[in-house]
Amino acid sequence: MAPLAWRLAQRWCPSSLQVISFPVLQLHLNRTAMRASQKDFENAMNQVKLLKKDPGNEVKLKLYALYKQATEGPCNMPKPGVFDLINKAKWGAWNALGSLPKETARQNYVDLVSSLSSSLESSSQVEPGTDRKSTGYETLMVTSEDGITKIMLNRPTKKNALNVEMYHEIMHALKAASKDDSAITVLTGNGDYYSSGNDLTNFTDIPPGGVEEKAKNGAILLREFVGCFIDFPKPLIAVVNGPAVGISVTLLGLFDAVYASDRATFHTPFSHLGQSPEGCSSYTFPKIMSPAKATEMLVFGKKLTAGEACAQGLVTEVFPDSTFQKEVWTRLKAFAKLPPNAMRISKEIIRNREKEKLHAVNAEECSVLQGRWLSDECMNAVVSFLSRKSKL
Ligand SMILES: CCCC/C=C/CC(=O)SCCNC(=O)CCNC(=O)[C@H](O)C(C)(C)COP(=O)(O)OP(=O)(O)OC[C@H]1O[C@@H](n2cnc3c(N)ncnc32)[C@H](O)[C@@H]1OP(=O)(O)O
Repeated sequence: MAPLAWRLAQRWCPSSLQVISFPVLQLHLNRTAMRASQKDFENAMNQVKLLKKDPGNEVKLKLYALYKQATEGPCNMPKPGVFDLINKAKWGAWNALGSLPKETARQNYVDLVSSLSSSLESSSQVEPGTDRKSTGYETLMVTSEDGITKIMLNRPTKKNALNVEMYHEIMHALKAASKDDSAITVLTGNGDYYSSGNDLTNFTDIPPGGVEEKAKNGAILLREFVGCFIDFPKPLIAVVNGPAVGISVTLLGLFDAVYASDRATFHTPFSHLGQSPEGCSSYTFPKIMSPAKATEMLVFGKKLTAGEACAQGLVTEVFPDSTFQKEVWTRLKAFAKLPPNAMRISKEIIRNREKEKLHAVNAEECSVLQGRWLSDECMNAVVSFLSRKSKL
């Protein structure tokens, strides 16, 4: 039994070990496990020196900590004094890795460097004023053309489920789009789904601090992620090409327009998953569609068709799937020709007085979810999905 699978089993379904298909869960976990060789590690160390942009102090601390853990094991330095700020930060980062095995630290170091190389290269490829295609992302396709930056979720074989890397890449792409010369930004999905929501395997990679630390990190990530949507300064449009689940639905309340194919459905099965609403939907949905209709979706998990979502104000307009892409993109190209500063300022005046409230709602939702992720209701639902026992 792999230690992670064992920990999951013990914590997630303490009283019903016999009903979980461990071989299936373990197979799933093993499939995602990778090992970096010493050579990969050395290559990554060389790559760090070649980075064209400073990745920032937080990332440098992570790199330092992973390097030390990979080469020396758990932190063996005495804690520096209060005024030794730099060494204290380094010590803190290393010490936080606890007893993380050397091989895992080596793998994490290699992964982090590889994600840095791609994301920093992609932003440095951006030439203002020229159309471009960013190939630096692992989980997205980002293009900028005709005044439109298109961020396409690109894990079609996983129904565009949002894994941790995708959360980070979307934040990166949104930050880049907020500064580029496009007039509007579009989020859409590749393949038959818009997105199946949070990737439930995000719950399997348990850090040394256990599930509590995992839940805390998840809440921090979610808060930052949703914050990027709240603060996005240009018109942000969702082109919902197919079914949308979970967080990909709740976020729609923060978009400026939502165009949907008539194949799309909108499903927020939070109670089924032992979870609670996020993406500011506990505030935006009752305002958009009335508290009772929001309750049907967010509490009872009622799945809406595109037509129903449009009637309730969550979707701006629905198009037949056969003409969806053509009609929507023609319309978006016309919008993108409007004066960008006027659009920005008009968005600001529509949205700004709500911003503070939205950030407060976001913080509260993340804190409630952090607790839900530790509940048996949630853990059982995730184990059940991973062991192929249930789907929505
Ligand atoms: C840190 C921030 C956290 C924010 C929290 C957000 C809350 C949410 O978003 S809650 C919503 C979570 N999503 C789900 O519960 C959906 C789970 N998926 C399904 O029920 C089904 O996959 C589906 C109904 C979406 C599609 O069913 P279908 O039969 O058409 O396709 P599958 O064979 O099931 O899927 C293909 C492939 O994709 C994998 N997959 C799909 N969705 C997810 C997901 N959300 N997480 C992880 N993996 C997903 C699925 O396992 C299949 O993978 P394999 O081909 O490897 O078996």
